[in-house]
Amino acid sequence: MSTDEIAHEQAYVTVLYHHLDELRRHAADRLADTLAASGGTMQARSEREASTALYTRQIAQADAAEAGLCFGRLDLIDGDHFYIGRLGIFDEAREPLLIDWRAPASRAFYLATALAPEGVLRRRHIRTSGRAVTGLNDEVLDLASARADGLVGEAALLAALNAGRTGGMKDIVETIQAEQDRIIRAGHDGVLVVQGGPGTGKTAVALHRAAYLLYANRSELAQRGVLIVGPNPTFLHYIGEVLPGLGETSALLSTIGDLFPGVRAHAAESPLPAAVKGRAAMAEVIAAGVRDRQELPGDEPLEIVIDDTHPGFGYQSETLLLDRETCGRAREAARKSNRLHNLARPTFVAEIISALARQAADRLGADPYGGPNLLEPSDVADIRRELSTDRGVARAIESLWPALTPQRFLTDLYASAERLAAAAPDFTEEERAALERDPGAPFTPADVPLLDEAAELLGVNDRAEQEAAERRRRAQIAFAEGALEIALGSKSFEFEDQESEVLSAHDLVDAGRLAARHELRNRISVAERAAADRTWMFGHVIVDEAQELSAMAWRMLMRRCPSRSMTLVGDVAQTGDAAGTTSWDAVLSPYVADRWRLAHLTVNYRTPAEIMAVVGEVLAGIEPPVEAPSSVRESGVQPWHTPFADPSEIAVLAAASVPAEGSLAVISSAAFLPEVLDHVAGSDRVSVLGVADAKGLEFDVVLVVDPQGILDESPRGRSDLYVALTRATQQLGVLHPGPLPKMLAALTPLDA
Ligand SMILES: Nc1ncnc2c1ncn2[C@@H]1O[C@H](COP(=O)(O)OP(=O)(O)OP(=O)(O)O)[C@@H](O)[C@H]1O
Repeated sequence: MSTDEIAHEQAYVTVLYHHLDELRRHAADRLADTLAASGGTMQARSEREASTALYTRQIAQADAAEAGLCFGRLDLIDGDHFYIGRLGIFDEAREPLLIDWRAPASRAFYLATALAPEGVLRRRHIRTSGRAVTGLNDEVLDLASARADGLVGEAALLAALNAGRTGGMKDIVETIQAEQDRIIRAGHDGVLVVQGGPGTGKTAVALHRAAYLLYANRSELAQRGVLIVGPNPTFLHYIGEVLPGLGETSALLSTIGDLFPGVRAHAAESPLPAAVKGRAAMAEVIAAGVRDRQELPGDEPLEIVIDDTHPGFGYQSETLLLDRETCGRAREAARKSNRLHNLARPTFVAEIISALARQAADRLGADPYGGPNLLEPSDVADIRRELSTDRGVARAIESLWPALTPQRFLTDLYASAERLAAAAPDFTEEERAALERDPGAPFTPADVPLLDEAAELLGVNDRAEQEAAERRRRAQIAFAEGALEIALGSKSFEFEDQESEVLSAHDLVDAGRLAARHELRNRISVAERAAADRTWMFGHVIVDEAQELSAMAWRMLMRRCPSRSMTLVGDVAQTGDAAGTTSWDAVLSPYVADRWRLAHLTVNYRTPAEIMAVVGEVLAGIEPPVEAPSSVRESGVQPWHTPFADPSEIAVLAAASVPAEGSLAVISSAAFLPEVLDHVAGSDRVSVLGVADAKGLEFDVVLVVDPQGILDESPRGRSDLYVALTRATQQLGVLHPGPLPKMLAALTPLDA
């Protein structure tokens, strides 16, 4: 590439950065003005909040666009040309200088091929380092250069794919491929399922789709937010920077285990309980379990000893009785109210207190000579009042119709074989035993959809919590406004440690800093409000590794998304969770019948051809049959295997396998995981993981320990092994304590 060409592009890119600086400065000034204003009507305040959100977002977007601001140029057949980058930039005359990658005009950059050039003569990838242009890759779209595989921007793509992995995922805006682009920009109505093998960019596509949808439908989606569900916290950490890196902060990332406010359910679970808890039939079990908590006394009436602290009872202790019939009437009245359990409880309580008050009045006011009751109505009212504060009465009501949180309900259910038998009469003994658990045990991800289901039936009054969150939000804004006023009036100031997440002590505040703080706070507030509110309904829901979700998890997610505007990405050949699915139709038909669309991703950008060749046998045995994706590149290294006799050998092999640049993962069966953890020291570049935690991740070099163990440990062992073997971008080694499983026979022995 001529240095003239580079110099020419450099001049243009420099102008773009100049405009970016202007944009940022402008937004920071406006933000400072907005924050400096205070008071006014409610409307003025809420307009200020909206402007604050707008300017802070603009600043965040400008910051996010700094690296790789402009990465492409298209020269059209008609002689025009334009530049493509991370955001849209216009000159003073509103002429575009840089076109946002999400804008319709940019599509040709991703779609044009020699066979379908879409009016494009040349596609140029512009490489930059900081603000300097370091290289150009040109593709002339003439038929002589047509590729059979339809890949676009090959040089730039391969450069991106061959780069060492750092432990976090990177965005792919510079090299999105045509089949991916079609999915990213698909309309957001209804459910879109994206099925694709390992490394086909499902996660990348899901995240870019979130950014695209928020760009194209901001007014509709930003307020409701977009929920992105991933398989585990490590994975969320891995993808955590992609959206902020694209200047997007309105998405909430969560695992299923974190979707119930106030519960962080990350405890491990074995396959049988996970499978049982995930079944659709658990909805009936929870419903039956809730009804079962609306109890009646047995044949013997319940004795309630009223203590001697009540004036209405003449400071005498008194024993009242609650029989089955009385309680039955109260229960009927409460059930007839058609309210949820906790909300119907006051009806039950009122009925019981009335019955007890009548009984007490009959006794206390009885005329020894058989005349009418001697008590005045006001005496009876006193008795009612005293009964409703009596501890014995409260205990009796608690045993008959307890106020229940979802957590307590589920804990009680798991703790009692009798309750389980009553709630799940159709389950086998073994299935019910799988649900039994000590009251102190922590919740697992499979419990969360059950907690959510219980919350639906118990009727949790979380209004107080929501109001508190809103008050906190307003207080923070008021505080930040006050902070800026002080900052504008004095050079520096210190804070006590109150509100330390807004401004920490010894902060020197300037508008830019405050903007960043605000951005953080705004981001927290969208995420915080959605995360703290179980009944929040999202504008769009994206599920990664969607094959792992159970029927009960789908029920929960569908409640979070009544519009059914969803993108589900996954691979039914990689299902590891015992409650997960191997059929998209089975998952979706209860909610949308056959009204969902299926898209395929077919090209593997991660795993080299050499590795895909040896895992073919593993994939071939997985039901339902899916086609292996084709690998974009070869690494030139054969995947190998070697037996080991002692776990210390794993450490030696791991040490020898760490790449000069990039990452290594040792992925082990559960049986060997503790020993591997003992022997192999984890670090920034070396990870030791079980298969479930490796889901969705990738590393330059991967060692898989004990493949037979992985196969045997789960009913979906074959899929687990497939996942483990397809995590590497460069090299794969397999270490086996016993014989090598036959399906891995194509591996090369290490010594050979
Ligand atoms: N168009 C692209 N340009 C550059 N890199 C890409 C592109 N598409 C995918 N990749 C890279 O390929 C790798 C695999 O992508 P990703 O993790 O999204 O695949 P996946 O389908 O989710 O895989 P798995 O099913 O194994 O979890 C990532 O490093 C991603 O950045």
